[in-house]
Amino acid sequence: MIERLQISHLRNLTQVNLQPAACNVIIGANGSGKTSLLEAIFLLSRGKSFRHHQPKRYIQHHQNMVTVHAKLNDSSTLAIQKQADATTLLRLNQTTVYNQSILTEQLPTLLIDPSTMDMLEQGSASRRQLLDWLVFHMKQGFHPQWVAYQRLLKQRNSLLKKTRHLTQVQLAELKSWDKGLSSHAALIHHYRERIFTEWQPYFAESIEQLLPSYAEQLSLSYNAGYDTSIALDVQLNERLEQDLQLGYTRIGNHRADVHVHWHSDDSLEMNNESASTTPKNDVSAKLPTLKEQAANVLSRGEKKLLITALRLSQLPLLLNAEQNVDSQRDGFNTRATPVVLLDDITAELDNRAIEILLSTLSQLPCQVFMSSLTDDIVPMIQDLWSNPNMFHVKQGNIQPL
Ligand SMILES: Nc1ncnc2c1ncn2[C@@H]1O[C@H](COP(=O)(O)OP(=O)(O)OP(=O)(O)O)[C@@H](O)[C@H]1O
Repeated sequence: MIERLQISHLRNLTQVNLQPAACNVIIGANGSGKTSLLEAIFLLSRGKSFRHHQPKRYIQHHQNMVTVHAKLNDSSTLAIQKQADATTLLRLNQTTVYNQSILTEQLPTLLIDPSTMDMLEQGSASRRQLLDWLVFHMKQGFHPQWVAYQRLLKQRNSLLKKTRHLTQVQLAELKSWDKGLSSHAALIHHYRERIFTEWQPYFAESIEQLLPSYAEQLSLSYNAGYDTSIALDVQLNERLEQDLQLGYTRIGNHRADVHVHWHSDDSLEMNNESASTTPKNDVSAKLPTLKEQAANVLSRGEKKLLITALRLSQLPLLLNAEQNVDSQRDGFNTRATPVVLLDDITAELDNRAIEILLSTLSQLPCQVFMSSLTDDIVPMIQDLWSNPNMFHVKQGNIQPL
């Protein structure tokens, strides 16, 4: 849990020095700096902003760098310094570290914000990241595999981009990369599939709470991004000509996806088996007639609830798993308290949903930072948490209420 937070030169936050509690509410008008505060915590954890990729966008105008520093309740300290050209300095306990994942492990952050509300309609990246957030924190072996896979994929794609006709030497090189990709791919899929299976009952429980009328009709499926019954290098070899024409690699873990399906009640009965064993890895599997992407059926408000359920269901899974597993044996990555960032929740969810979301969070051992335009949610917060911290932000100046 973050006990002290210091921010320098992030957007309109010139100097911030806070002592957060388990629950923190940041109230302020539009443009006051609420989201920037959440952005700072996210930046420290992930090394990037959830709003802009380029640091010069979030570094305060006329400044060279942004700095975020946190002291956690176990006395460890984390810091990030980011310059406009993206040069990054990371420190853990006053020692420079060279991998963002080291800070991510110490400070797992889960973000629920208006921009993630389009996740169902967007490309697969944000849904894949949703699953990978869990896999990263629950399976220590996952991240190195993913980094190695990405490195090989990048090399492969740059070769495919460069030429449409490979020389013998290039072909031999590509085949050796494909072998490497294939072995990383099998492990990445193994980790993802395991965590996906564990996640499903938690998701069902969240849907039961947030969208009870759909409890019987929504299900998740995981698509590995390639046919996992055949080694990836064999499939890459078969598709090489097409990949050369396209200039990139079309199949693999980087194309994995998580889908939310809606099925009508009768289709559930008729297709009970196929509904529960959704097209796991088969990229080309056809969905049954009475089953389709939930995004095509649900209203905008219902989609927001569904996305909230997807996110919210991850926390009890992570926290239960932390308590239950033998961390050495299971290679658990996270021992730290998750930090939940809720940006502008009252704008996205109705009162009933906010109440469910907040009461669920208040029962979990996590730290919450939430922003709100008004103080309407304060009574609810005071009912749920014993000593919440309320802050007011005005033109980048954050004061306790
Ligand atoms: N690089 C920058 N340097 C200085 N100020 C910036 C920079 N980028 C954005 N700002 C300003 O920072 C302010 C804070 O924005 P932020 O998005 O944090 O506000 P907010 O309180 O979350 O607002 P809203 O409720 O409208 O979402 C805005 O007024 C914006 O114009």
